[in-house]
Amino acid sequence: MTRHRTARHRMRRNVRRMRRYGVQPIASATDDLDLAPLVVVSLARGIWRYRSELAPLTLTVLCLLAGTVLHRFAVTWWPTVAVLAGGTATALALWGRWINLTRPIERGYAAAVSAFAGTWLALATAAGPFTTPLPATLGIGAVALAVPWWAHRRRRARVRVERTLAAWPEIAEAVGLAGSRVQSAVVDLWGYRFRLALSRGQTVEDAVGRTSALESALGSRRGAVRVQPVPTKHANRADIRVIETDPHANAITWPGPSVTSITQPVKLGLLEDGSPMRVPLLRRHALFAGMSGAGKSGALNVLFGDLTACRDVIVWAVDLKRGMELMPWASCIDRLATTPQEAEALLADAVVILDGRADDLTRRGERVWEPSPDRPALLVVIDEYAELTSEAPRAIDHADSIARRGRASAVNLIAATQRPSQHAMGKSAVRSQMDVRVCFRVREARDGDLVLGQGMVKAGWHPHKLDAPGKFLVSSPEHDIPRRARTFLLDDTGVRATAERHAEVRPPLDAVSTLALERPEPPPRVSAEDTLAHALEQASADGVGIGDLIRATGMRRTWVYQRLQEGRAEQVSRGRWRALSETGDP
Ligand SMILES: Nc1ncnc2c1ncn2[C@@H]1O[C@H](COP(=O)(O)OP(=O)(O)OP(=O)(O)O)[C@@H](O)[C@H]1O
Repeated sequence: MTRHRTARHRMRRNVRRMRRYGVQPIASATDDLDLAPLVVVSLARGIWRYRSELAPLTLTVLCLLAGTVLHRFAVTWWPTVAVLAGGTATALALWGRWINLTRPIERGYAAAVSAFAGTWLALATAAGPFTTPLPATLGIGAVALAVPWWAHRRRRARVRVERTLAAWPEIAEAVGLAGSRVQSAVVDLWGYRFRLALSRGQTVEDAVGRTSALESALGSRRGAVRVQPVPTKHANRADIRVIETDPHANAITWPGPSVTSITQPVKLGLLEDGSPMRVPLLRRHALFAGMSGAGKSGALNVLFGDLTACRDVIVWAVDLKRGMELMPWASCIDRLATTPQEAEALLADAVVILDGRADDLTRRGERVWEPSPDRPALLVVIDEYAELTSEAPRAIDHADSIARRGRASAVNLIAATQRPSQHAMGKSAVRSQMDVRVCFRVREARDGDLVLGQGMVKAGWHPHKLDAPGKFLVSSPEHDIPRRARTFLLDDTGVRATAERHAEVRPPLDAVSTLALERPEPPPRVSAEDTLAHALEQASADGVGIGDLIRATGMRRTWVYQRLQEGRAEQVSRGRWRALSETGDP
């Protein structure tokens, strides 16, 4: 009686399961005769679930069946079967990459299986599959070839991922992304990634906000899941990446210079999929920021390793830690400032070069300075920018000029700082002019916005979660998706050897820049504000034209209009202005 009740209970449970999976029981669930379809369904489900593990058995059975049919109905076809088998094996070995057999060993295995199966089939077609020793050969061959299949790491990973993602509807519901669907999944060396089609009204930001929940639901370790918008900018798609083996777990040794010209993007390190993180620096200002010990100096070393290999860039540097960080590169640095006074003079000279180059471009009728060994770009690297702000505040004005006007003349800034707050960067526009933001670990989430720009943390840029020195995110026109990378590591010995090697290929300063520096001392610098005020005061009763004011100050139209509207000038007629008298009367 009890046994009967237990069987019934089990059967009801199975029926409930079947309903959950959408399988309708054929007859009354309480009828013991219905156990047969249940068994069939369970068996089918088991076979389907373990189809990958059972693949060698399936192939063996198929060979036996095919051998039987061919021997019975097409015994003369055995040469054709043999030729087809040889062709397939060769094609797999040569072009297996096209069907995702990326490694040579995988292509070799696929070719071996197809050669063995094909040869056996040809023999079975000719002699019959059960003729000795064909059955034994098939059995032994199948077992021998099945072992590498069962042991293959990527296959097992793929199966595990498939099984995990088969439960996506439940996972989605549990993490608050109900209705989303998995579109595709790829297993790679470091883990797997899949593309999610979000349900109506869900956003990538919603998915980013569910990162921790996803880590728990997918059974991954903490910090292993990345949620990113897709590069095609579809608002209802998100890429989820699960990192199982951290490619950044160990330091990555610098492989040597990645560029020979500043016109090529510099390779700072590797992304989490092992591909290089390249950052173009030509005509770009860059900010390297992160807390102490996050790896900024390490990144600057990699940068120096690359830049000093280029014959079309001159590097000037400011290191107010008395040269502690950058001194090892001194032989490759055209000019190194280690005191506030030197820093101010260096940046003032960079502005002189910028102006000299701008004049030269105007004379030549060209728009931008194209770097070459004869006309190199000038990169001014400033380590610990905050020190400059506090110790050489006047240098900040020069840095500001370079940041605003340096692009066309290929005079650019690279600033490293721990926290680019308004205080650390001075009152200048330098931070807003930084086109490339390289962000290492920061202390708090809001520091991420400070480095990368407002709203970036909410959009999934989480530099506060970077968990080792040298890990970074890059925001630049080419990098608008938060992808973690780790810089290469160049140790002290490497720095010394590289600096020594590259010192021999450094270009001299070009003639235009040298001439600009040699020109007699320019008259004391008059600020644009003073020039504007002077021009307005000297204006006749008809006022002075806006074009003349732009030319005189060297500033942009918007800047001039802003100053004019500050109340110290009045408009005489359309586009013509003059100064207000002290009383405010014309
Ligand atoms: N890519 C990297 N891989 C492995 N270790 C690294 C990497 N970058 C830096 N480190 C380690 O982290 C330590 C601190 O790095 P680094 O001096 O570059 O930090 P920092 O941001 O410049 O700090 P600070 O602002 O205090 O100067 C280094 O001693 C180095 O051993």
